[in-house]
Amino acid sequence: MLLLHLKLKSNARHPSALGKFEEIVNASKGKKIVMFLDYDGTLAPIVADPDQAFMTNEMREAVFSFVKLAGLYYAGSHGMDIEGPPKKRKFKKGNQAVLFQPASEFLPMIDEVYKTLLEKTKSIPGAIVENNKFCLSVHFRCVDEKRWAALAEQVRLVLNQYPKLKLTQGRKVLEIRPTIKWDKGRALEFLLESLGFANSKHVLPVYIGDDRTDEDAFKVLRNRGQGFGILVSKAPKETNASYSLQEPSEVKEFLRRLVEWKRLCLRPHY
Ligand SMILES: O=P(O)(O)OC[C@H]1O[C@H](O[C@H]2O[C@H](CO)[C@@H](O)[C@H](O)[C@H]2O)[C@H](O)[C@@H](O)[C@@H]1O
Repeated sequence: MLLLHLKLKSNARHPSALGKFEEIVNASKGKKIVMFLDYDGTLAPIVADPDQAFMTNEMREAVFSFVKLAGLYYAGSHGMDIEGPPKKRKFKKGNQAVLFQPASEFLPMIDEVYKTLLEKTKSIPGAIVENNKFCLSVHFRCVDEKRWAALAEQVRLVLNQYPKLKLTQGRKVLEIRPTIKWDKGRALEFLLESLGFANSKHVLPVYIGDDRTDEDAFKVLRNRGQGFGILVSKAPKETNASYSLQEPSEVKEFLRRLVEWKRLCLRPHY
């Protein structure tokens, strides 16, 4: 009963982006929609093996139909690894141009911690250590729940030696990253500035994400009063997003509907 009540309350505050589709497209009339998309849990369903987290072909098509810029902008490692389309002639085809990497000085330290964590966690069945370049992820989705505390303790012991790195938690994952003032919100602002969209009344930024780290980006949009965030979650949560979608299949449906709506708007009316 309490759960149902919470769910109703949360849905009222963060209604479904599909249910409120008309409201969203009305807000975007005469504006260019600029879409920022998280990957795991947003475009690709959550799976046990992080190396097997792929988008479906339908999702890939839906995302592709959005790419109207010179190419795709990519911000990995919680926004600490920002790359954009290659500049003409300067880079070979297929190579991305590095736009901003605020934590590059941490690379040797992160590599060192990666090797130590591989060694220290190898005796815990199911633990996976992923090197995301500027951030390390220690996955415990496949670890027996009884050993979660032991794994977290191992990670904490290693990190005690590295005060310049901090530990946060995501969806069944411990994340290790530099203690710099940079997050997905700052990366979003950086991209809006770099693309010349920051103060434009003709641009509607939309950010879709599922995890705690995406809250920084939702907050930025809310504080700027420009665009809005969409949280991907089945469960009610405290969030700075304005709307919600339940799972990646709903994200795909939402993207498809937006593209279709734009196509109909641009169609000549006789
Ligand atoms: O904050 P993000 O940028 O979304 O990154 C968070 C982590 O996402 C990925 O892990 C999650 O998805 C995996 C594949 O579905 C799943 O196995 C895991 O349990 C989830 O936490 C990514 O693999 C991690 O490196 C990121 O830290």
